Amino acid sequence: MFGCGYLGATHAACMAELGHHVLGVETDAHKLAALRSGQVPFHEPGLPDLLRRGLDSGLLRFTDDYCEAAQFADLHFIAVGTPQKKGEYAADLSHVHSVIDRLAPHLSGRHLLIGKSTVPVGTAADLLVRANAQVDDGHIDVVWNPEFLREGHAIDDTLSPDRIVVGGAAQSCERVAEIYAPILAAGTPLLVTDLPTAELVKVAANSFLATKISFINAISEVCEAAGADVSLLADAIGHDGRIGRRFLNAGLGFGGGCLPKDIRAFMARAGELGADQALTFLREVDSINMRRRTAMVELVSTSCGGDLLGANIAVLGAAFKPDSDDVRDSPALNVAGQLQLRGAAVTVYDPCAMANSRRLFPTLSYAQSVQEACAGADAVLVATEWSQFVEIDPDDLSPIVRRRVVIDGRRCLPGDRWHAAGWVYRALGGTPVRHANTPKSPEPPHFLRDHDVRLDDHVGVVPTLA
Ligand SMILES: NC(=O)c1ccc[n+]([C@@H]2O[C@H](COP(=O)([O-])OP(=O)(O)OC[C@H]3O[C@@H](n4cnc5c(N)ncnc54)[C@H](O)[C@@H]3O)[C@@H](O)[C@H]2O)c1
Ligand SMILES: O=c1ccn([C@@H]2O[C@H](COP(=O)(O)OP(=O)(O)O[C@H]3O[C@H](CO)[C@@H](O)[C@H](O)[C@H]3O)[C@@H](O)[C@H]2O)c(=O)[nH]1
Repeated sequence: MFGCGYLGATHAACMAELGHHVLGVETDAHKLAALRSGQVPFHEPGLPDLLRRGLDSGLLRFTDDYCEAAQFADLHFIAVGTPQKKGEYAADLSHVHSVIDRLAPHLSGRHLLIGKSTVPVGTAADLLVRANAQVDDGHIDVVWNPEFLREGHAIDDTLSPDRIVVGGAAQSCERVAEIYAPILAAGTPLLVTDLPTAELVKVAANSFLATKISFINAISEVCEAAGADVSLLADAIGHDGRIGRRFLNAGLGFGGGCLPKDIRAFMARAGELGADQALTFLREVDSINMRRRTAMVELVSTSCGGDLLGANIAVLGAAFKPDSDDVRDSPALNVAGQLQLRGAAVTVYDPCAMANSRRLFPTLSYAQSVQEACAGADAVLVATEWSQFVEIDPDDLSPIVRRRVVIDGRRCLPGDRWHAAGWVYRALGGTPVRHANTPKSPEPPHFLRDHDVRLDDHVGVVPTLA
């Protein structure tokens, strides 16, 4: 397994769980040392137990030695990163190329490279040529076996996936199917395709998911303008089996190490293939998504009377989603950074992502707890829907904040409850309906403008922005 990050370490441990002998190859010395000693160098529920089980059984080991890897196996998974190139939309394939260039010269006999990284269509065919050009004696085949796991659910998604896709020559695909035999025996569908189809399945799936999120966020903008509630709307359209409720949660939009860079790399590759017109809608998907972040900054600013200078803002959440410590392209940290640039004093708290956040945004202030982050706050922004934030009792925060204003960046809080506790509750996309018998809130903080709508201004559906 080449590359032992979020994908590779999970896949390595899961393959050992299936009974295979696995050697993880990782070039980052800190990650390698951690994995060797049974520590997972990132947060993924359930993975530490699986890793230790693999190490204890002797089925799983880790190295940085390519020579050892070449001798150890004839099946080689590629799980290294394919980040966005600096200043471009295209994917940076240098890590994938470095695996081939370091491995192929050590190989002899027949070997199979199994690509799991997300790559632009056409990459596998190029790698086939690149790898075989470096082998003296033997043949290397390449198949693509895209991965669909979600961080936070990585083990279940690997051991009980919705489907397994393998693209390439029939005989090589059969060898991959053998690896997954116990999973396939449990009823998981197997789809065997050609190489370009397998590569495209992955980016098409992520593009669809990103489109679904941006669709609901675009509708959310209209809901705000019309005084409607996007969460109720999503429930209502989601009942249609053709639409489905999943991935229709409006809010701060998508981030992370996959959806944003994958839709951009897809657009770049389509352009290279002369099919750029086909994906112009993804530009809009991207820009709707980025607009959520600026709209959130505006909502916080409005909630602080239109001027962030000198305001204390607590940002709860830094990871791009709950149950992960991943802060790559995190909407929460992006908004925190923008608020700080606008003159606010921003204090961030996240249950898991503090170390990664400090590395990426060293100039923000960080707290050790929700209470510490919220002390003296003029507004509390919930930017990642960790369950511990969803369950906050507003009465616990009321005595310590400067102003009782909560902004629900993920439409995940019980707005009625916050309102009943005397807080001004606001969210992008219309404020969720409250019951007619909800008690009236006290006077709003003096800096709220007259036209800002409060929960007790209406019974029923209420917009958040005038
Ligand atoms: N993270 C996910 O949930 C997920 C899910 C599906 C697909 N993917 C795709 O999988 C790939 C990996 O993503 P990730 O999130 O695990 O990235 P990551 O950055 O967490 O992990 C990549 C690892 O590869 C290591 N590496 C780089 N060059 C190497 C080399 N030459 N030899 C050995 N190790 C090397 C890095 O040190 C790093 O630990 C990407 O293409 C991504 O799009 C990720
Ligand atoms: O209704 C929703 C659902 C998600 N999100 C956001 O979208 C982002 C991505 O979420 P999710 O897809 O759950 O996380 P990832 O772990 O990045 O997984 C995606 O990216 C992986 C890497 O390619 C794929 O393997 C997965 O199938 C695909 O879901 C996060 O910021 C979420 O907060 C929303 O805003 N609204």
